[in-house]
Amino acid sequence: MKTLYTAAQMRQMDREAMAAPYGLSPTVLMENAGAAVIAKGAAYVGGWNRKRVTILCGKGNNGGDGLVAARHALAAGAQVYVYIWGDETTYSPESREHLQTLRAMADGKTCVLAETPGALPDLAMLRRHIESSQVVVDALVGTGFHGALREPTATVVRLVGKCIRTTASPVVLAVDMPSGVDADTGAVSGDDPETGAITATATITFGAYKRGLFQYPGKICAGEVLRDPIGMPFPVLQRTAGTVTYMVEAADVAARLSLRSPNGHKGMHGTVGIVGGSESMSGAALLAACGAVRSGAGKVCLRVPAKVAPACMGKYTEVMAAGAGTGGHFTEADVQTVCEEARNWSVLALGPGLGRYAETQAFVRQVLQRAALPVVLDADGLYHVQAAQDIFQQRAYPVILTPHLGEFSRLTGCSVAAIQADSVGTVQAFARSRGVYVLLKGTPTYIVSPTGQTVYVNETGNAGMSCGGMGDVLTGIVAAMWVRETHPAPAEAAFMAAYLHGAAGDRCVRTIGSYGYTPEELAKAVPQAIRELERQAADRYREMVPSSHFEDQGGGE
Ligand SMILES: NC(=O)C1=CN([C@@H]2O[C@H](COP(=O)(O)OP(=O)(O)OC[C@H]3O[C@@H](n4cnc5c(N)ncnc54)[C@H](OP(=O)(O)O)[C@@H]3O)[C@@H](O)[C@H]2O)[C@H](O)CC1
Ligand SMILES: [K+]
Repeated sequence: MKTLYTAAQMRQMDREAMAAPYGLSPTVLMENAGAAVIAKGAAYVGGWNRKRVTILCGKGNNGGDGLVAARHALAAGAQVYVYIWGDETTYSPESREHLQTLRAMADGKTCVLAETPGALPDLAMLRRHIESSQVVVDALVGTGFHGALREPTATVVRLVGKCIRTTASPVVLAVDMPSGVDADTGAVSGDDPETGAITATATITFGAYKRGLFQYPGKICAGEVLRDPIGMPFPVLQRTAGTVTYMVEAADVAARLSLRSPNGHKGMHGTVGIVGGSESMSGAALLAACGAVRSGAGKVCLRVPAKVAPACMGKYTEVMAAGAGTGGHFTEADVQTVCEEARNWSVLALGPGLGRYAETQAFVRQVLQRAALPVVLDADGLYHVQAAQDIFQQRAYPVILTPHLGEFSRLTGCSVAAIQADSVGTVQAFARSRGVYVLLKGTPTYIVSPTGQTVYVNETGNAGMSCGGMGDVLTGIVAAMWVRETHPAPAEAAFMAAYLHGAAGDRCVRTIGSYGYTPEELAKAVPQAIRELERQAADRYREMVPSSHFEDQGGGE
């Protein structure tokens, strides 16, 4: 997993690196940072020799990194135009030191240093320089950015954006963070990422990954993200104090998808009970059942209201579908039947297609109170508990809630915009206060446990998945992952499911098209996504074990 940090956590790491016993000097860290931009950026610019490079430097240490990068670009054969317009007395000592060195190198030809202390740079000249450059280095502002972009930086950011979109098409390398992107949330000032922040080809980030590089719209601005440890002591980079955010990667899911026991039986792979559906919506519950089957559940039982049952029977022959009660939607009268059946299930997925009938509210609440098994609560199931969230704390068995942004907004009473501005903080606070696991669907998806300390982020998936029914399939996958033979912890089951759901969607893009593939097709692609992960895990194993081992086993043919 990639560990993602906040700006405050990164600052703490900087302080630790500089303090005893390591005692690294800030000048050295800045030197390493600037050098890393040129070393890592070389692949994007096709080598620096004879390249014209515009370097925009802010007055903080991000700007200092830019000054160092200028010196390294010159050494690699580039011609540089360096812009800096802060008041030198406010620069850090290390930035001033690197500025002195660059001043001594400025010759007005290969090294043009445009210093306009306290005033906006000559925008006409800056525009000409950007338009004639093959590379722009953005060292305006990094992790120190907060609030909305202020002048004069805002004007320069807009100018860069305009030049890139209209005339020139230089490679843009962002130093640590694309300027204008909040390092903690990925937020960009204003609604338009194109004018509110630099949009980079690649971002070379220092020390550790920052969260905002992987959250929209910051993710778009960052382009490809490369990390350079810039010589920070390993124990400092390994620290995980406070909240830790992890980006889930293929290897993390592969490691938890252990091969099935060759002599296993269906009872070992869990029985998933799906309770959902109503006269107006039978498809959602069926899709959840399909998601569970395709994720390897040992048995899948589907319980729908009696009038919906004929439409569900035989749709998937492997699903044991049956009706409950007599009506077209669930009511209090069906609680007993469902709770008794649930005794034979390993997990209950409650909610898809239940409908928002007043009578169904009591059904959902009482099932949650009485059913003695883990529950995945989704869709209309979430709707019915909005005003009764103390139910979760009364339960002895864990609950995973799988809301999308709109549902989460209703559960928390926060606006969608407020959630997006601090997704991690909002999900953490909610999970802690309600004592639940939350899988907040979106781009990216967040998974948090009731302790709220560890946050998992999943970024598999694509825009083709934003259509009705995809969430229902995910509900089934979460339930099936949770009751696997290996019994993963709820948060692990949730992030495995989120990863596989997205990976299956990504497979559909490759085999069907960017969008227009159906939730059922996505569910059918889950076994292939699992297979792909198994293959990757096997390849890694082969790399680790000498080939002679496989020859001995007859595997070398
Ligand atoms: N990670 C590491 O180990 C190292 C990182 N380095 C680099 O240092 C920056 C962080 O440096 P810092 O000086 O703390 O902050 P920044 O340079 O990112 O930003 C501060 C300046 O930005 C101005 N600012 C802040 N918000 C805005 C805004 N909304 N609009 C315009 N300007 C803004 C701020 O101005 P003030 O007027 O508020 O003071 C500052 O001038 C990190 O990102 C790395 O690049 C080290 O070099 C090596 C070690
Ligand atoms: K920057």
